[in-house]
Amino acid sequence: MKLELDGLTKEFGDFTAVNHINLTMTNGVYGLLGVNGAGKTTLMRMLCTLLKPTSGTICCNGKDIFSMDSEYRKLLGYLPQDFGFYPEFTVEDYLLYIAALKGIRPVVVKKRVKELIAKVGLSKVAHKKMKKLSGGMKRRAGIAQAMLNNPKILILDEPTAGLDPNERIRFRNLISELSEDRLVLLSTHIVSDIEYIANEIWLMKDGEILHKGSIDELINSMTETVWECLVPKNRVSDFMEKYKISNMKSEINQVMLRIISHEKPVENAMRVEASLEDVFLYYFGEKAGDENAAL
Ligand SMILES: Nc1ncnc2c1ncn2[C@@H]1O[C@H](COP(=O)(O)OP(=O)(O)OP(=O)(O)O)[C@@H](O)[C@H]1O
Repeated sequence: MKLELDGLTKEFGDFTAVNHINLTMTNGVYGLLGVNGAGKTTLMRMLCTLLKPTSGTICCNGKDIFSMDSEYRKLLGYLPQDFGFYPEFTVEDYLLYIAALKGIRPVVVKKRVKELIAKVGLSKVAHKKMKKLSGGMKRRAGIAQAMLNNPKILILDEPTAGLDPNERIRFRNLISELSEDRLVLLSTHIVSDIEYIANEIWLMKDGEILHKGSIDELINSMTETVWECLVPKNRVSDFMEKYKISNMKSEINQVMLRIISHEKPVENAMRVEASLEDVFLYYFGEKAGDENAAL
């Protein structure tokens, strides 16, 4: 399976939400990482043929996906950010209903639904109403509906939104399992969701892919260094004004700061290995002293 994006652009009026993206994907897990409003959903909706690009093309194994039409959609599974889950339906009925909407052959549907319910770990609640499920369980039901047609391309838009840490781990394991022999693209703004499962990570900002690569490649793309240092509590705000702080840990009377900076921020600072969290902050973070800084 090969998806190629060539000059892909989406404009809404005079605003460019996705700006001339060129990318190639084959089987494996791709993590699309970016802050809110980066253009992730717009990009994914184009990949699902729900939105027409203003310019540029998306080809699947060499064919334009918009001219492939239903032939392409047969290959595709999609979990939108806000998926409708029919609260009064049981998990099983919900999946049977979506399978009918997708036109999956009735003779294979029951078996497929049962297999998928087991795969996403919902067998015990198969006959519970969707509204009674936890957030994580609903997401897993959402993934099951995206998998009904055994898609070769699986697109998941912020699938971990609102999940607790246990559910996130469970979810990561599920995605790894599902990614065998298919192309999975998932978007998130939470680094740990993709840190261990994505073969390639794309950093998206203002409609553009700033950088792409493995974790090591992204770490190597940083031109600044990560430092750790203990500073007195009353000096923390000075450091926040001056540097990008990727972590803070309070100790008695002092605070351990993790700082991203070209220069050694203070005499006692120790150079440490960068993580993907640091990369995220390096590309997307602001200093408290920057205009409009979120910190
Ligand atoms: N239909 C639309 N009309 C006008 N602007 C839009 C439309 N859809 C999206 N946008 C704008 O395009 C930009 C990118 O939105 P998009 O939803 O793709 O971002 P995102 O990275 O998915 O963000 P989030 O994580 O918040 O969903 C935003 O500024 C948004 O307001």
